[in-house]
Formats: sequence, C-alpha cells, structure tokens
Amino acid sequence: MTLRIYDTAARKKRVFEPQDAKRVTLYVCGPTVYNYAHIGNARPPVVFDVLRRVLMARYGEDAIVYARNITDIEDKIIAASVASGEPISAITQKYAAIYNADVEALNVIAPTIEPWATGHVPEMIEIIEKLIRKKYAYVGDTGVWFSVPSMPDYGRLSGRKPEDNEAGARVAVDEDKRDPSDFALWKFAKPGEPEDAIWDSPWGRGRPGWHIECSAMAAKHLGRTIDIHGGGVDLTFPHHENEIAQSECAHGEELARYWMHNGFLDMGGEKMSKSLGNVVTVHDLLKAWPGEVLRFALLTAHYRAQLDWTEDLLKQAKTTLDRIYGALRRVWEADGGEARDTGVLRALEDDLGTPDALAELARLASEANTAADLKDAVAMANGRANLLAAGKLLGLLTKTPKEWEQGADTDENSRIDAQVQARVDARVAKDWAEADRIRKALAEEGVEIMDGPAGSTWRRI
Ligand SMILES: Nc1ncnc2c1ncn2[C@@H]1O[C@H](COP(=O)(O)OP(=O)(O)OP(=O)(O)O)[C@@H](O)[C@H]1O
Ligand SMILES: [Zn+2]
Repeated sequence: MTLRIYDTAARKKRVFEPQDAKRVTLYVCGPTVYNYAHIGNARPPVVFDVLRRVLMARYGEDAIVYARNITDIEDKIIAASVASGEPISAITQKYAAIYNADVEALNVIAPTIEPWATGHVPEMIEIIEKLIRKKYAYVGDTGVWFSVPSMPDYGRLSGRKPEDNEAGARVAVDEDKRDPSDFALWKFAKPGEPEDAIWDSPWGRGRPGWHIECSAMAAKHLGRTIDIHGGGVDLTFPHHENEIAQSECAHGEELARYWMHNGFLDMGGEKMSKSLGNVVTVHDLLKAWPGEVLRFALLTAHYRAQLDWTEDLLKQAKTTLDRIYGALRRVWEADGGEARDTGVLRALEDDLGTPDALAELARLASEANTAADLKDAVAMANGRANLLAAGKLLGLLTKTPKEWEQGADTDENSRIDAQVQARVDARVAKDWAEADRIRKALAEEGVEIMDGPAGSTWRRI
C-alpha cells in the first residue's frame, strides 16, 4: 500500500515519498505557552501523533525525526508576565510542562526534538540578515519587516492575497511598513518592556516575530527542506505562508514538500478558542475522563473535518473503549498470536482515515469476542495480536485490560478482589443470599462483577 496524504499546497491527496526513507522529517507548530491548553489545541498533537505512528510503521521507528516546537516568546506571553509580575521563563516552563503532561496523558509520543524559540535567536538573526542582504527585508522605525511584494509567488499555499495580511490578528499594523501586507521579522523593544523579552541584534534591541521562530527551528533541526509540515488550519495563513516566504527567500529551497492541516474542534457551534471563551482545558477534562477517552473522541472525526465537542461524544468514546478493552480482557491470556494485515493501517494510509480505522478496531474486538465465545485458542491469540497492533497504530489500548477496568493496583483493589472471591466461595457453597449481598454491596461502591467462562472479575463503572 502507498501512503496518501492531502497536501494543502497541492489541494489534493498525493502519494507520500520522503526525500530519504532513512530520515523522514516532520515539523509541527507547537503551543504558545502562557496558559492551559484547551482540547482544540490538543487536536494537532494527537492527529500528527497518528501520522507519526503510520510513518514509524512504514519506515521504522528510528527513521522518523519529529520536531514540535515551544513558542516561548510572543506578545501574549509578555502580556502575561507583565500582568502577573512573574519572569517569562517561570511562565513558559510551567505551562510547557503542563502541556507536555497533558498530551502525554493522551498517549502522544514525545517529539524527537522539542526546540524552544528563545534558544534559537542567533539562528533567527542569521536568516533575517540574509533576507535583508537579498533585499527581501528592510529595517524600519519599529522593527525589521519582510517585504511581501518582493516575493512574486507569495500566497501560493493558502491562495490568499497579500492584502489579507492586514487583518491578521498576529500582525502589527505599523506606520513604518512600506506595504500594508509586510510582516515583522524583528520588533524593536518599546520603553517599559521587560528585560527578559529583549535580545540584542544588529538592528537594535528587541525580539523576533512569531513566524521567523519556526523558520529558524525547522532549518536548524530538520534541514532546509522538510518532508511534512503540519499544524491547525488557522496557521495556513498567515503563519505558514510567512514561514514559506522567509525560509524560501533566505535559502532558495522549498521549505516543505507536503503541508497538512487539521480542521477545527468546535464547541457550541463555534471554533473552540480562548478569545471566544468557549474552552474546556485538557487539564480539567483529565480530572473526569481517562486520557485515552479524550484521544478516542478526537479521532472519531477525520482530521480535516470539523469536530463537535460534546459530553455525548465523550460518553460514546468511553462506552466503545470499554467494549474493546472487554474483548481484549477475554483474549488477554492467549498470547503468542500473529497480527494479520487488518484494515486499520489501510484506513490510516488513506490520508489518516481515523473514522474507518476506529470502525475496524471495533470489528477486531467483535472478532476477538467470537474467538473467546468459541474458546478457539489460536483465534484468541491472533485476536489479541490484532487488537494490540491496531492499538499501537492509533495510540490506543496502551493499558492492560486490568488497568483499564480496575485502575492502578492499590490496597483497595485487593479488598475488592477478596470480596469477589468471597462471593465465588458463597456460590460454591450455594449460599445465594450471601453471594447476592456481596454483589449488591460492591455495586453500591461502583464496582461491577463480571462472570465469565474463565471465572469472575470486576470493573469500576
Ligand atoms: N479549536 C481548535 N481546533 C483545532 N485546532 C486548534 C483550535 N484552536 C487552536 N488550534 C491549534 O492549536 C495549536 C496551538 O496554537 P496556539 O497555542 O497558538 O493556540 P491558539 O491558536 O492561540 O488558540 P486560541 O485560538 O484558543 O487562542 C495551533 O496549531 C492551532 O492551529
Ligand atoms: Zn510555526
């Protein structure tokens, strides 16, 4: 099977061919770290984690070099530091750690490289110098600007006109620009700005613009031309368009061979976003739901489609995962099976078709259940292997069925195990009243006993 992905730049699905099958490079724009991430912000790391897993399956785990940056200098971070009186690094370290813990709870594998913008200011200055030298950029009164009219094919990724840049929220509208569509590469420090937001440069003290951060980090860690560049669809314009302008005008080489963008996660009919205030943080969701349920819910829609975030979506994701883990429990002891080529990889290789892949996963669970009903040892072992292989590709089924159903092993669990055994003993002794009493007592504390051919077990509900 070939891997086909929808390339935003080509506006169609293309067969994916890396430059070098031994070193496949992927860059995804990471978070601006100044507060808790909402579940919409978690969609890119989860979607591109699935892509990474598919690439790992094709090219080998060590062949994938995945960079996801941390934007730790930006106007919003400075504003947060001024408002709270905390140093910038205290804010960024705190929220980067929370972000990484949040996405790890969603079974996202840590990126190979996590560059922080503030660690790459010399590289940014170098690119800006090159752009000035080649006359793609100029020094103004408030900063250094990229001259958009100097690049004839500006806008080819998004198909948007340079004039649209004027409305870009992240683009300052300043008097000293030669053209309204020009964007900032370097911003001179203004009086009163915190010292930890200021760097020296050949043009004056200040800080880099947001777009140049990614151009510098991608080139330094992955090379001038990367295989796949990804991010949320709102980054297509102006962020990615501006990354292309900076990198390609400076280097004279194509920045990325494939561009992938995830659609929005909506809540209440609108894009979940901090500015609208319709957000629910990953941090809060994790207090109520296992991370795997959040991940499953995120993958129910195709990554390019919009996804409505509702309580119902979460409940359905939980129920489906319970059923799949239940099937896995029934075949768990039958190890040594062989995974066959299921439809999961095939669905994912068609532009990350996660809805079809999840449907196939549910089908594999039914198959495992049938094998368990028939007590067919070989089919049970293969059923287990198929479920685990599919789970690995999707980043699901990372717990043992026991961990999923009972939680971490505690004294509490040993007490429940003992109660379940006492009920088994009561039933053997035909003491139905006692057996029933134990079942009801456990049910009252949210524990359901499950009787099966292999004996009795339990789960928290
Ligand atoms: N509702 C959403 N659905 C999907 N992706 C989103 C959503 N909101 C933000 N993103 C993505 O999250 C990533 C992190 O972006 P960033 O930290 O800059 O947040 P943001 O865009 O400022 O969020 P907000 O729009 O809430 O202010 C980006 O790739 C962005 O495209
Ligand atoms: Zn970026």
